[in-house]
Amino acid sequence: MAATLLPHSLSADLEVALRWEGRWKKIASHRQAAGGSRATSPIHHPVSVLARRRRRRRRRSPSCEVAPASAASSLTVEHPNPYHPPSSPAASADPHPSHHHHARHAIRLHPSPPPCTTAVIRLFLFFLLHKKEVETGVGERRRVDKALLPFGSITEMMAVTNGVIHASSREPLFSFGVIADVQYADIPDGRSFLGVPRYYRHSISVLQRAVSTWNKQHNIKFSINFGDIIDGYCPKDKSLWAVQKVLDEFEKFDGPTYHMFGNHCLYNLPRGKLVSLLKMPTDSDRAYYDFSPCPEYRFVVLDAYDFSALGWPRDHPVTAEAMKFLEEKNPNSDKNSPDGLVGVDRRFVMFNGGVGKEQLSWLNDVLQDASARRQNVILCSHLPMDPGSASFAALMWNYDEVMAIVRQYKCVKACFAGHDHKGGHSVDSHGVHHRTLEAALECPPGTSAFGHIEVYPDKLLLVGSDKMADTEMCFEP
Ligand SMILES: Nc1ccn([C@@H]2O[C@H](COP(=O)(O)OP(=O)(O)OC[C@H](O)CO)[C@@H](O)[C@H]2O)c(=O)n1
Repeated sequence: MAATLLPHSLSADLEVALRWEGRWKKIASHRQAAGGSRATSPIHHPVSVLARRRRRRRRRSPSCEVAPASAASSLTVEHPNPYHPPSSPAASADPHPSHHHHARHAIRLHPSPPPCTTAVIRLFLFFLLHKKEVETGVGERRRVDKALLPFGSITEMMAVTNGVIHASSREPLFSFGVIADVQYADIPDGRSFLGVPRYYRHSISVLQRAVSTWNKQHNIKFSINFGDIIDGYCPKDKSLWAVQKVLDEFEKFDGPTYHMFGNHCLYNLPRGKLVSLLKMPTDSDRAYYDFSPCPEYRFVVLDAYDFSALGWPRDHPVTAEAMKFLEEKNPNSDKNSPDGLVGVDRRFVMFNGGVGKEQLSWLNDVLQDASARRQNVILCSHLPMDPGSASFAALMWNYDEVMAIVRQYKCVKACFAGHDHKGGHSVDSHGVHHRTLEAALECPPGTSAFGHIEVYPDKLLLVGSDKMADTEMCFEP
């Protein structure tokens, strides 16, 4: 066809494009033969179905709703850590604290595009090949080059062929799975201190549903587990077994999972042991790290218990310093009790913690670097960092210090957390979103709380399962 009239390099490009169309068809028919669904292929997936699904999702999605903060009730208990008495051995040092994380990669649905290199070539292809009108997935229709459709939806195609067009792309750059507070234990159902039912055995079924849903979606690049992998009521001699059981479920996910510490992890196991068990991608025994799944985004995972009275050996200087800090801030003999503390001061309880000085300085360096690279940053922490997004009693001790650093830059777009099981969402005075994720532990049998977040250049879209609310988080790119 027209390709014969083109200069050699252009016809070669055209040939590659056409060959890719054939190749995709082959992949699709192999999939079909293997019992896979032909509908998942970008060739055969009716774009309008995607559009309908997206419209439905959008209708369910509350647009940037701000949840009011609610204060926790004042309650006391006999001992700061009732799960394990003070006589239980303190955290022991781990001789092999950390290992590099070997990330497995998500199964990619679409083959990589051919090496079309110049805009001129694409322009030729655009005019030479047949045009077809398609929906972009957000209600608009465009006439597009039929030969390039095999590379994915129109917006994906635009994204791979022109970096600039990314800015207006309506397909996510990538998506990732989220789940918080699994708090698994092989014990009968119980209740929280405030009387909310907790389903210790069922929580692992929530995780199983999360993993199989993410795998079926084919486009979830990685997942983030927001801490409290097992519950403090898990018998101490079963802690390792329980953590491994939960990790085995995460292993079934077709991608890497990034973990962080929660208070319940630290009730059961020493920090060093956890860093290696959770395969945190650090080369020391630090439990904070960052990673960048694409050039436009950077994720920062904080250790919210770096400065805390939990997880460090009893004779460790941090334990002494944290106890002194609590002594000054909380007059109750039971340091887990926020009784008598007012407003955000209710956060000064033993089941919370803070980010230490070294970590603060590391955070500053990462944000500086991210700003220089013009990356959007997503902060992840077990503890919430905005009073509008959680109960005051669930906040990080020094969330104000962390946010003071964040506000020196414009790169942080959202902070995600767990810990406050009912969940919440707020947008702070600097336009940063704070989303506290609903807990898997508090899902009655048959219900779920997990989700995935679609990442765009100018927004994040949390698509949640039943108890996890959909949330659209828009920001200045
Ligand atoms: N008002 C309270 C709340 C809790 N405690 C005791 O503190 C320990 C940890 O509480 P727990 O509810 O198990 O912690 P989670 O991480 O699951 O949940 C987060 C918080 O509830 C934040 O909202 C436990 O021993 C409780 O009994 C307390 O004494 N007073």
